[in-house]
Amino acid sequence: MAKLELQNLRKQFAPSVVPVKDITIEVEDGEFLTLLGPSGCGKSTLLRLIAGLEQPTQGKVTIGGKNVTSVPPGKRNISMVFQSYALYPHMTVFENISAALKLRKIPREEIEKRVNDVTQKLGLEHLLTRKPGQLSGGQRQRVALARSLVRDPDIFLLDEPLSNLDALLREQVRADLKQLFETQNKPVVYVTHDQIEAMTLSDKIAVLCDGYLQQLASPHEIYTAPANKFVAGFVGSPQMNLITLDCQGNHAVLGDYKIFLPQLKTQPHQVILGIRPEDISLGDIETGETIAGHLFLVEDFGKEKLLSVRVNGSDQTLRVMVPADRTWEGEMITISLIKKQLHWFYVETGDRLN
Ligand SMILES: Nc1ncnc2c1ncn2[C@@H]1O[C@H](COP(=O)(O)OP(=O)(O)OP(=O)(O)O)[C@@H](O)[C@H]1O
Repeated sequence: MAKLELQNLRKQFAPSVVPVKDITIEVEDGEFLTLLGPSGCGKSTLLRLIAGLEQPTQGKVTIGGKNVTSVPPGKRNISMVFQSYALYPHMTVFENISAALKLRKIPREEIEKRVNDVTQKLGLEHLLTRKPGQLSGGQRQRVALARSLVRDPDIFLLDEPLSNLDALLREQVRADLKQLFETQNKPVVYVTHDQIEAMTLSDKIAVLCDGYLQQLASPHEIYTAPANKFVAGFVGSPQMNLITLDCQGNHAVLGDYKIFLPQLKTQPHQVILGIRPEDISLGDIETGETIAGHLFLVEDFGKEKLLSVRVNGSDQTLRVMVPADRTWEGEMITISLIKKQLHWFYVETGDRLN
């Protein structure tokens, strides 16, 4: 049992540099948590606090119920995989993978068994006598993963392990990672700014911005019910349409059209409407808010087309994703916003309205 608990963690480097602000998160055994956010939002600092490479200014780190906040990194039984692989260049693959076990004076037979098991899982068994300089980027990252897995730590920490790989390799190693960690019954904390990695690998995602935890939820919930405007705009590609509208009574006004607002005790003067491009259809549909507009740009993605439409009576643009074989006539088109996929946010705070 090695449940990881972060309680009100804060890290301040200087009066105006506070990359981790009051973060509370729990990661259960076997749970895969991803820290997702833009560059500089504090992901790596939070990971380093868990590893013990940084000391928190405030708050507590607990592993398996034990407070480890002031325990040095070497005594936490944590394994960390870095984006830079951090392999020893003069050692063979076998020596790199087994180095930590040798230090722990584990018998040679046991070391060989563990290295064989893990290298088979990762398809590295034919590379054991090579040195890191004789490996490709993807193979080096697999060696770094093997070194982490073979140690049997209480917790796995991974800091952007795929970011040095090209797009194709990223996909392959991502699938390997998913399979590997599905069979591990340990907490995993994974840092990335790549939302596809976060969505495909995680049980839970913690979205961070400017040191604050914006939302902690399953990938599905983050996508379908973003807690605020930041999460709505950060997760999803192409990005969710987010437009600021004036309110009139229980409606929001979009050009020549009025869209029903959710019922609230006090109506705001303005709101932000969010809708994903794939949640807008071409033409009239019964379950949609139908509006007309001027189609002024078509971007071809191969499988789909992304249309940019200026709404009649306004200068607001909505982007609409349609299947590549969908056709239309002329530049004046009708689109429908699927009612149950509308998201509403407060202008002042960015928080979700309902
Ligand atoms: N040792 C340090 N001393 C002072 N400031 C630091 C230190 N480490 C990190 N920072 C600052 O803290 C902020 C967050 O950095 P961090 O590396 O945690 O972000 P990140 O989300 O991991 O970014 P990236 O995706 O670019 O790696 C940055 O502004 C960074 O400059």
